Amino acid sequence: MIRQARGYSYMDLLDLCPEKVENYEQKLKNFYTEHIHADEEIRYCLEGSGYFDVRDKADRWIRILIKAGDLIVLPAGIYHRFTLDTSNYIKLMRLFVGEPVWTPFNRPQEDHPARKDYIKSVIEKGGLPVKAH
Ligand SMILES: CSCCC(=O)C(=O)O
Repeated sequence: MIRQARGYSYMDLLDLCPEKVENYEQKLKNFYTEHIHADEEIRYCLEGSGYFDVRDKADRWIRILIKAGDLIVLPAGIYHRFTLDTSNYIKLMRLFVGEPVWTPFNRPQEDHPARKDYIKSVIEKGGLPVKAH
């Protein structure tokens, strides 16, 4: 099972609706502000749907629809953001290796170690990151 194989020891459920989430509006705003994390972001969708936007090598947004049954793993250091879609509801399982840290670091973060490692891994895989202009 992926959880065991990858050591995802921590798990909780995030029911993204105004009744269950404190500071709902603010949280959604923060999710949609472009950021990175120091660790992988692992989400499994149980109900509803939404969009994860990630940056490609040329710094363009790629929009990823996530719906019930989908698993998404974002590498540490990748610029991303999240938004609900018109269904206005999502229930996500959050997985983490060890004690969870959800801290977002808003762009720009070019000196953040996770960002540097991510860029390095992209280059090693043969990618050519293009400078934004
Ligand atoms: C709704 S979970 C995804 C939002 C996000 O990017 C985060 O956890 O920081």
